[in-house]
Amino acid sequence: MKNAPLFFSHTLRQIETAAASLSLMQRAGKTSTQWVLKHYPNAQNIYVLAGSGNNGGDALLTAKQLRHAGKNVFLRLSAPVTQPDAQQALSEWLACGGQIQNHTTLHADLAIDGLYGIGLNRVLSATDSQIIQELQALACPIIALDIPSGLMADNGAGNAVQATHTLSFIAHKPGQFTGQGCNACGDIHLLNLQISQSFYPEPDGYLQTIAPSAIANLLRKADSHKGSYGTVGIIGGATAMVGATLLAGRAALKLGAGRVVLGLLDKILSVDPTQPELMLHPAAAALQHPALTMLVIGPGLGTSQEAMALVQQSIASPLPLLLDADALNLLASTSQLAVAITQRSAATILTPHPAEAARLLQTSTAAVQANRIAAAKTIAERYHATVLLKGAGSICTDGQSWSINGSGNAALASAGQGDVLSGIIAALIAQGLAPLAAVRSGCWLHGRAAEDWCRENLGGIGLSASETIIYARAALNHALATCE
Ligand SMILES: NC(=O)C1=CN([C@@H]2O[C@H](COP(=O)(O)OP(=O)(O)OC[C@H]3O[C@@H](n4cnc5c(N)ncnc54)[C@H](OP(=O)(O)O)[C@@H]3O)[C@@H](O)[C@H]2O)[C@@H](O)CC1
Ligand SMILES: [K+]
Repeated sequence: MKNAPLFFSHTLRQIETAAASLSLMQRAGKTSTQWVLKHYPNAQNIYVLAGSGNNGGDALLTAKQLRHAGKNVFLRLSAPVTQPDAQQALSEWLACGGQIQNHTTLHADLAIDGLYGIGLNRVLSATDSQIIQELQALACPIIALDIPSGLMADNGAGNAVQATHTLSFIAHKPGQFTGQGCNACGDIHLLNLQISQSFYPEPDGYLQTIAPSAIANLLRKADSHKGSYGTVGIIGGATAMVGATLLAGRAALKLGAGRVVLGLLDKILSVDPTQPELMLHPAAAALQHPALTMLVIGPGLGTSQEAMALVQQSIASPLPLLLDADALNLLASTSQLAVAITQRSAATILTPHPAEAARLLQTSTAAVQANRIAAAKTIAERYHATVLLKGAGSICTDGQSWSINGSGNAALASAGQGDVLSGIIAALIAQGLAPLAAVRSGCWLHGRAAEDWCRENLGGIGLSASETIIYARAALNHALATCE
């Protein structure tokens, strides 16, 4: 399993310039046509939507080649062509007898979206949105050239075409794998246009899988014992939210932590009957447990004064600390905590969902979602932490390097999944992974668990957080088997 490199649009422009643009557009048209003919051989009536720029040029050359292949091609040009390469493509289309229409075809077997590519730099006009709505109403498969039109290549924001397939030219873009990109792209296929690897600089980031090298030191030595795998403390469990802490604890236990201590604000439970391995204590006592090597605070914590005191003490602790859920909300509410967290000597891990991230940044959820990579990096820098920004296409960053998690699906949109994820990451850190490796690997395992469950259950409805733990454990052991 290899991480896929991701490139921002300014880096892609450098690659394109280095490798002669018109011939690249010719290759984009040719390879797209070949892909369409191979995968949709029976599509006879094809609607092609072309915009004013080079994405439109790709569409015009694809239209030309499909016409040569005997297809009935209906080409709509949304606006006068502006770019020289695209103007050349338009001349070729007209020279081969192609016509231009200014409306959407009513019936098509297949549609090709070449309205905007990586040049999209602002919100779509009402006219473009209407053109996209008409495209979407065709009720036929849609093939997006390079990126679905309306989707921002660098950050996955925008109201985009919902494509069936995306033919991604030269390299993948971050926006295809996070935010709206997860909905818009359909199946993504890389067409590298035969560009030599020597033209590619260092990737800006990666689409993350699990790296055997990152988890290899989780393999157990014969003479190890439970003390070799750390003791995770998890603080939370306010009234009516004890389940969140239990879920995090069970996840930490099943993903390999040597021991797990739960600190509960509510004293309703003294043992977890279905997971008696967990050691339950009052919250303040658990925080003082001498064996702890890793601390989590937040699952089911609430925002009481007592909870606030526990967050303060946790931040002052010399242990690696993961803050989730209400611990993040308390952190966001108090500037003294924000200062204290930057002065910690041990690692800090923050795992916000977009609304929690917005509170940490004193901004709106929409602003976070408009640029998820930048938001995650800013939180990491501001709080001196390793950050996991949750949501479709989770972002993992230490403020310098970033990656987008490459596993998971909407089955994870269910109660308690964040608690489970905290427990998984804590277990990996307790067993010796560095924070960023633990966040990346934990997030991937959590997503992989959902994929495996969906495959077995033929769908994505009804995955409980408790079941996810079992599948994540299997995914970890399976990944470790490839290291041996
Ligand atoms: N270069 C190469 O070597 C190769 C490029 N290739 C292809 O080119 C694509 C990039 O092409 P591109 O740069 O021409 O931009 P594209 O996405 O077609 O947009 C056109 C222009 O629209 C404008 N605009 C932006 N947002 C807007 C909005 N909301 N509403 C209205 N207008 C808006 C903006 O111009 P502006 O108005 O800002 O001056 C923008 O420049 C790339 O995705 C790939 O498909 C391949 O052929 C391989 C070789
Ligand atoms: K497009």
